Amino acid sequence: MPDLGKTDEAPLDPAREPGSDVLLQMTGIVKEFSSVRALGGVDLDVRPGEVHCLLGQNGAGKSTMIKILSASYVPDDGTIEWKGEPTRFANPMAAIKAGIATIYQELDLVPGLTVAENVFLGHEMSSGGISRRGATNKRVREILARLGHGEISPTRLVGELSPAGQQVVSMARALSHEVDLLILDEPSAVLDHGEVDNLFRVIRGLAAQGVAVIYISHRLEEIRQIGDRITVLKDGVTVATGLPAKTTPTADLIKLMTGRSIEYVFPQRAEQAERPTEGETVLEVRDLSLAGVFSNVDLTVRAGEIVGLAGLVGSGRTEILETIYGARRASTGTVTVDGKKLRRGAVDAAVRAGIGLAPEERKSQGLLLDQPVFANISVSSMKSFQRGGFIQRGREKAKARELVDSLDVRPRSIVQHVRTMSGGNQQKVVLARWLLRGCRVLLLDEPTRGVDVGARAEIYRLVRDLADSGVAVVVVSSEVEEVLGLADRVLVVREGRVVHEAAAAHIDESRVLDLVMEGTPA
Ligand SMILES: Nc1ncnc2c1ncn2[C@@H]1O[C@H](COP(=O)(O)OP(=O)(O)OP(=O)(O)O)[C@@H](O)[C@H]1O
Repeated sequence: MPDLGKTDEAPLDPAREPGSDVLLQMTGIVKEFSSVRALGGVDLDVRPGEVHCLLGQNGAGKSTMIKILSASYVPDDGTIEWKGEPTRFANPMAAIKAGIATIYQELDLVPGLTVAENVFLGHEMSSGGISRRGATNKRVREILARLGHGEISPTRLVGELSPAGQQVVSMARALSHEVDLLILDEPSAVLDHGEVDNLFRVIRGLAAQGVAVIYISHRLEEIRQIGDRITVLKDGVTVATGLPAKTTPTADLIKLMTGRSIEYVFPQRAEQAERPTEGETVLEVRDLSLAGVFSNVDLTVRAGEIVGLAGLVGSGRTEILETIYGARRASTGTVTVDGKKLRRGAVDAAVRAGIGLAPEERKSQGLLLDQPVFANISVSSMKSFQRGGFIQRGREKAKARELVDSLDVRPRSIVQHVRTMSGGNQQKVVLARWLLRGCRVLLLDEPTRGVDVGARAEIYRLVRDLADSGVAVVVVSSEVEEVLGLADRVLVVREGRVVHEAAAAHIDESRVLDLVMEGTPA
């Protein structure tokens, strides 16, 4: 079992030859939640030193599977062999002690504690009952340095760190134990390009030391980059296992995951070229600044147009959307919708003018977790379902059903309570709410984070359809491919300034990446 604090720095790209012996074998795993069969017979084998990718649509059962592995859930049936022995971990601590570390989508850190306190939470270093703060900080510093983040101070409060920084702390916590298997559930969702590179460097280093990694992501290009083998889940069942990550064709993976072929993930350019591009100006932003965050932003969006903002986390892209929406009060500048100037810092005025914002933090900002799907979708459009003092429930539910079908929300139920749905499906529900609301200007912040490839194609199509119906759309995304594939025009935001603007058809991915990253340390 490697001790990560003591080993030398691993090479950047070690030639990995995962062994053929089996570290973990899960066979016929079944898990039911009252009426829902989340897993109906899942198999998985993981070898030491390999990066094993788990693929599947939203709701396929990936998170349930790893919760069983980390002993948060007890399976109803099936066997788990760990290092050749049939095993049932009594509780999550037993799994951790056996060498299984899990980093969930929702990080379970305590914001009010320091980095070091979080890393050693539950297994504090002490001698004779006295906590050894100096030794703890030293050890935490070593682990953070190994993770490429020596700049994070062990004494800093975790709540003050960025999402990427918090993820590093979670990783440090996982590695503060001796670990044979590291499970990462969509780790890249909160990360920028450079940060993903760093994460991959760390993963390769660990794999080179014999640590096995289970890696969950909806981004297929990442799976190619980092994965050795792939297991695909569909509707709670393993449909393929042991596929080579580097060479299995994307079309095959998509077919396995969704049961269908998806020819075009993005709306086709040819169709876009036929669209009128000379619609009237809907949104006009002039010289907009937010002191200390961004300055002098000019942005014009016509009816039927999709404008993409590409930039790193912290570049100011999210704050630009929030300021247009009035959730932040601009220090200078104007926002005009259909020729009408909006009051600064007034969300009500923005909403009345027809601006809608689908925020990045969808879960914390607005899901009614103990309400059914249809109520979550219609909540911002109730006026349109009221007639003579009555709510037209039939129409409300029919609209919700239409969106649930077209976004492929699983389960296909409009009465399911949102709390019990998988992360990606919850996101689809919030997006459906905004798609229903019928805005003049739709501001979308990371619209496909955590959403599977099939649903992405649907979301892109719906956004394009909305634009075609005359809506002005602004999209923020960390994924340059998404910005280029979806938008007509791209603005690159760096350190609070728009540094470049181009038609999406006239700029390529590597140029946008260069512009986004310029001046950022490698
Ligand atoms: N506590 C629960 N109660 C009821 N149903 C649940 C519960 N947890 C999960 N499910 C259901 O089990 C199924 C599998 O969910 P799971 O979270 O494992 O999917 P996933 O593959 O991780 O999806 P995503 O990519 O969206 O994160 C879903 O249909 C979900 O609604």
